[in-house]
Amino acid sequence: MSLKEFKETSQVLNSRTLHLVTYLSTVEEDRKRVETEKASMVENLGMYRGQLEVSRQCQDDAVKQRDALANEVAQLRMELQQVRDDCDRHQLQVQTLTAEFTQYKESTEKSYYEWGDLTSKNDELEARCLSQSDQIKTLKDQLMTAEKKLQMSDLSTMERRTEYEGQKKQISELRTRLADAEFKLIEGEMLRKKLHNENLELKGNIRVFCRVRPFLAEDGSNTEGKVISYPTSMDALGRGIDLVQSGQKHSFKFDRVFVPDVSQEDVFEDISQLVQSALDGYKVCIFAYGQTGSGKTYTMMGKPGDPEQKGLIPRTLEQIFKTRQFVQPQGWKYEMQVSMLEIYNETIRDLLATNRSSSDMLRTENGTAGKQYTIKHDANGNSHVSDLTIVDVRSANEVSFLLERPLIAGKTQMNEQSSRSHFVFTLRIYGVNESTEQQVQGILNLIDLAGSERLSKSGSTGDRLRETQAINKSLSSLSDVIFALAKKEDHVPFRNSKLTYLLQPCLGGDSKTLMFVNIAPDSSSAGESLCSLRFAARVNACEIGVPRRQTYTRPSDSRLSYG
Ligand SMILES: Nc1ncnc2c1ncn2[C@@H]1O[C@H](COP(=O)(O)OP(=O)(O)OP(=O)(O)O)[C@@H](O)[C@H]1O
Repeated sequence: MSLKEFKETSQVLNSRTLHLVTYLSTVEEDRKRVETEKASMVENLGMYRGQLEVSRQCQDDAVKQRDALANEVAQLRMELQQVRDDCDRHQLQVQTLTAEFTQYKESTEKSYYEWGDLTSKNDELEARCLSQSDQIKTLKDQLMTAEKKLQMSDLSTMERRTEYEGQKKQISELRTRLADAEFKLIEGEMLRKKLHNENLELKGNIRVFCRVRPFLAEDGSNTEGKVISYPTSMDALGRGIDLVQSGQKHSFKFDRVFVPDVSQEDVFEDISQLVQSALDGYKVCIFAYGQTGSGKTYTMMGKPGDPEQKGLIPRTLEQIFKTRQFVQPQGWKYEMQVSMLEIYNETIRDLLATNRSSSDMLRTENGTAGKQYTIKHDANGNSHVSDLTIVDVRSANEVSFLLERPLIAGKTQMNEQSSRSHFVFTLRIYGVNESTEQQVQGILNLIDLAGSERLSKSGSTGDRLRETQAINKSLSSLSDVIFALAKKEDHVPFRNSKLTYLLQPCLGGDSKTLMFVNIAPDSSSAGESLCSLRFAARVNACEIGVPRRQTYTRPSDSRLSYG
């Protein structure tokens, strides 16, 4: 190292030493100041510690005070809640009491008014009581008087009672005698009917029932009383009819006269015995005679669709099938067959034929094709029509169905011509008793004849005239037959018309025959009614023979056939 450098370095070191000495003195001053500050701070720390201790004590006191206050607050809250609860309860009590008070107030007001009312009523009652006491007094006096009178009248009642008992005894005796007499009368009536029937059977005449239909709207304003009346004398009651025509009264008597309001059921009741006879093996024939619109169809068929107004044909069938079931336990078995025909312009039409048409009738009339429908009589005196459809029937319903068939088949034509044709319904009954081997063969003919009006009344021309002439021919043949029978002539002209030839077994001999003569009540029909009644009277007087029952004992393997 050079001196220069040495010097420069020594100068730097000297300045640094100087600087260090200065710095050391500064540090010494700082240390002294810090020492002083530290002493002061130690002094302050002691003071602060004292203060901290005091404030700690204060804080403890404050905590204690706070806890005490918190307890106090909790206590107060509880008390407050209790007070609130009490307050609510009191409020409720107050509300209840207020409501009760209002109620009491209202009822008190009401009671007050009622009380007022009751007071006035009480006053009234007291007044009434007073007046009634007076009345009671008066009544007591009257009662006394009445009791005295009663004692007197008791005596006379005793006398009357004895008298009454005597009369009661007499009445009871009379009642017994009356009942006896009534019983005898009924017995007598039954005997009379029986004898009458026997008498008729012995006489063998056709029975005639007359039925007068009610007035209809289309009869106009004529009244029944003007032309028809019914005698009320004992012997003609229910059997007589008087008709006034041109100022002259004509009286008739038949087996029965049905006035207009007699029901279908009551009419049937009178013929049900006759129907029964067919099951016993008799030939039964019921026919309705009368002018057009007099009620023949109504009597025989009734009004379709109205059970109360069912006519004789449906009722008869119902009864026959009912009886058939009833006698089954006694060993009777029946087979039945139905046929239905119509005689129109002296031509027979088969009403049960299937595929029946108007052309069928024409072909038959010409005899070129179709069926012949020839009437024949067998050895038993039964009528048979060749080619006629015969249907086996097992119930009234099956027959009802068959009865409806012609109506459905040829509605227009049939209805137009029905009043100008004779309708013949035939039920053949074959019965056999399995236990007694007895057989019966009955026939039931139910006939609705064509309208019986005369040519002058019908006013017909053309086809209608031919129809009327044909009807007249068959009906006049019927009357010719009847009159020949009545006069017991050797020759009875049954063959003069198809109708009489078909009915020959019924008219000529051993059948039970009933004729209904139907009468229209209006005065414009009086002429026709008189003709019908006259004809019916002659029929009634006509003797045709004694009805004969057709019974046989069954040969070992036979079954009756109807030809
Ligand atoms: N007893 C009765 N009760 C109530 N109505 C009746 C009675 N008799 C007949 N009539 C009514 O009188 C009308 C004529 O009767 P219905 O057709 O039976 O006469 P009809 O003699 O058969 O005539 P047609 O010869 O034209 O066949 C019908 O409307 C029928 O309902």
